[in-house]
Amino acid sequence: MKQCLVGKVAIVTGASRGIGKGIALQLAEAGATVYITGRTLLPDGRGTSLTECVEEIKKRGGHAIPVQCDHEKDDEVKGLFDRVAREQNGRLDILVNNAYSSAKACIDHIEEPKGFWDAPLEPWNQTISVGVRNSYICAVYAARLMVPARAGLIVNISSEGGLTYGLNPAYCVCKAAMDRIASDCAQELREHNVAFVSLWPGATRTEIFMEWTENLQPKTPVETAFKNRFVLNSESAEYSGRGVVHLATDPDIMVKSGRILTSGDLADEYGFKDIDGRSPPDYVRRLRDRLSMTGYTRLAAWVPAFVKIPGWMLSAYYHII
Ligand SMILES: NC(=O)c1ccc[n+]([C@@H]2O[C@H](COP(=O)([O-])OP(=O)(O)OC[C@H]3O[C@@H](n4cnc5c(N)ncnc54)[C@H](O)[C@@H]3O)[C@@H](O)[C@H]2O)c1
Repeated sequence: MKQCLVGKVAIVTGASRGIGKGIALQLAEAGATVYITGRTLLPDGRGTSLTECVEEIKKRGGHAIPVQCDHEKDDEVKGLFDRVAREQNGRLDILVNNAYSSAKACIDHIEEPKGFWDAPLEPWNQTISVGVRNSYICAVYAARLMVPARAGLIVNISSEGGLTYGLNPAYCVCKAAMDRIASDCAQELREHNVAFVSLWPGATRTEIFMEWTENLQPKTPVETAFKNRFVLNSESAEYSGRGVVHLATDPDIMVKSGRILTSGDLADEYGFKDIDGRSPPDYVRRLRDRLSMTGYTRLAAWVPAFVKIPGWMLSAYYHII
């Protein structure tokens, strides 16, 4: 996929670390000009740095433009899209809505579970403000550039939390909204040939995730299975990025518009692997991986990797339970 995106313009929100950075690296490596956003340009004590991301992209021969933008501030978000329109003659090919606040609150919730009624309200506010409201606003500004061009791809980064309870209610409400924004906006964008999908990465080795799991010492088989699922079998932060590059070059992308896709779905369909050469499990959609994760390892060994759990079945399963 080298240089398949030369001449294309992309925005990745929240790209100073984690999955956003991984996606930016892959888009830039494929030749796109990538605008990357974050609250600060320089390291800010949260382990994030847009300038480091730019340097890494430069080393790989790519081109990134860092933009300081707090996605809780509407004027800064508008400024971002105005700048891209001005500098790129109105061109925008790809928007990745990745910025997400409150990952730390999710981890705190696992380490010290609390009922939502006892938890502070701030993580809810930030989750909805950055994760949902801002993503919708970015989609509005992106669509204003893409619709006249009759081309473009918007990707919302979401997760299985959109379908079932996990981590905390704010997280799941945010992910359900991200999925629904993609599906509903895709309806209105279809006749304009602009695609909008929701992408569910699997467990991913992001900085904050590794910091948390480093000290996990499993004491029971359940805890060991948890650690295996979430750490040993996790995806690199660039795996989803490979998927986005393939989506952006797919001539039949409109067939997928409005759908939820897992990183594993994309790897299976487009035939790519993670940057370390491995094929991470897809616990959501691959029946074999799901069986093995839930302890049915012998049965799992008999199931071919291509057998997928249909979306309607997953949806019915979670809603019945
Ligand atoms: N890590 C995983 O295992 C995993 C799995 C599935 C889905 N996801 C989803 O992927 C997305 C990214 O996750 P991550 O693990 O990389 O998290 P992260 O916290 O490392 O990254 C979030 C990014 O958003 C930025 N950000 C936060 N608030 C911002 C604001 N107000 N303005 C600008 N930027 C802001 C952060 O600086 C950071 O760069 C999230 O939506 C998450 O739910 C993560």
